[in-house]
Amino acid sequence: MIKRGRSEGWLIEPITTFHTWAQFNGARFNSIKVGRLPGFEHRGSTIIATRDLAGGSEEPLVVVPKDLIVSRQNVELFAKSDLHLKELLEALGDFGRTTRGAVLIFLLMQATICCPDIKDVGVRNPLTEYIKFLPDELLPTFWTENEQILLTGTTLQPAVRAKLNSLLCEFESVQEATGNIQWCATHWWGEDTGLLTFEDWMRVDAMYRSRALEFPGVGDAMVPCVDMANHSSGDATRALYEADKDGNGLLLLRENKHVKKDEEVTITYGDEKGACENIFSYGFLEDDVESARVVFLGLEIPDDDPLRPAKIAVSTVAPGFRIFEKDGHTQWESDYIWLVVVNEEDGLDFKLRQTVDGQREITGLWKEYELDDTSKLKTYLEQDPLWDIYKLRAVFLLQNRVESQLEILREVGDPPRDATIREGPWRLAGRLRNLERGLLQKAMTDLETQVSIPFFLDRQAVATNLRLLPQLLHFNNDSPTSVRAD
Ligand SMILES: C[S@@+](CC[C@H](N)C(=O)[O-])C[C@H]1O[C@@H](n2cnc3c(N)ncnc32)[C@H](O)[C@@H]1O
Repeated sequence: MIKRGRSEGWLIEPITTFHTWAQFNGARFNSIKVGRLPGFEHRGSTIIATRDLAGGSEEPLVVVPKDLIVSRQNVELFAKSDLHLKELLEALGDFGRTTRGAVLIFLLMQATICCPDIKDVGVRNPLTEYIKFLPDELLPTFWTENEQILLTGTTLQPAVRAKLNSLLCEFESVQEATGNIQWCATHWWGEDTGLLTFEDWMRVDAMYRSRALEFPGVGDAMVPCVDMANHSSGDATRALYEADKDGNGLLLLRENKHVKKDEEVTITYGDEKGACENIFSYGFLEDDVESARVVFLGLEIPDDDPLRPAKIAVSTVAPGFRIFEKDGHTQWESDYIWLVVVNEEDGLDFKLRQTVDGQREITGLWKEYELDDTSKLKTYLEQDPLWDIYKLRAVFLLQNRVESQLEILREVGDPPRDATIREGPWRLAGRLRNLERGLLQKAMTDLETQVSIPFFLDRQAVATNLRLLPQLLHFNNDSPTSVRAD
């Protein structure tokens, strides 16, 4: 539906009319305009100064009335006067009460209202036009299969796959939940008359993902006008957003910043975000990015671990670890890895118990402590006399995992671009591979400094047979105290 609306012209407005829409709906612009910046058209529209601006002496550059903010609370307010929206939200149950569920459905509803083939559904509101100004972002969920193959060896590849799977699940649940609503059955899902496809769900997800920000007092929301600001990080960030005492959205020039006429007024989308997350959520990387900054790698519990199914069943944390840069070095963190490296002989145990509704539930135990939350395990292990051993096991596991990721990146190399691949995805994938390779190599060097293996142990044997490690080390009663895992 959205693609058709764009091509037939009923779901698209030129950005040149944005100011009129914003002003008509109560937004105020002070010495800025929204449009394309000559020479930087690939960044889409942006906020541009219409005169020299001096931080510290300017009124807010943008004021957005609070009722224009696309938040869960406002979607619920709109639903009070739009019975079709209300029945959608009710049909979605818990998902409709989340910000993401409410906003995505609201956006779909606005597209539905705009569709000339659909009559008497929904109630027009100021935001019905807003969706027409939102560009179709080329996020990696829209990359072709060949383009996604370029991500092999990067942490973006599993992230995109997982996202597509979860989008499909969401889409199917929305379809199931709304299938009995008569107008949905006809206009959304009908075999001949239905207009919605999975691609529409992907498109509203991309709008939300690339524009949502955490808005003070409201939580995640899309703030029209402020969401026209492009990103720049560090010292280059010119503006920030906040709420005034009434909850209206404000775009403010930073105190010490000056912006010349015709220059961009940028905000930050989060300087701490890594390269993978930037491409995932926004579809770009700043030109001067020199580090992947952070990577998340998945960890598998070995197939020969007899506790594998139980460990997987009780885990309450993400199955992997983060490597991140800090003060010129890499560090790592993981709540999951501790579940992987301890075993029955160490003190890990599992119990089956009956719940009040007669179901059987598995619980993990570390010695006498119940593991209802996997993140507690590290705290218990830290107090254990064998803590150094557990850290050593964890570091070996990390070294193996990082090395195998580097091996995949080496195998992938730098594939040439063929005619089926667009330049944007090709460039981004190449940059990401290089950045993540660099960070992982650095991590290998830093991990090496975190282990010191007693001379009588063969390194490979230690790495491949982690479960033997405590016995071997205690045989010599010489635990490797130089292990550092921070
Ligand atoms: C919140 S929107 C900003 C407004 C957007 N440019 C538009 O046309 O509506 C975020 C999107 O803007 C683009 N963008 C923002 N900052 C950028 C930058 N520094 N370089 C390239 N693209 C950028 C990306 O496509 C991103 O997904």
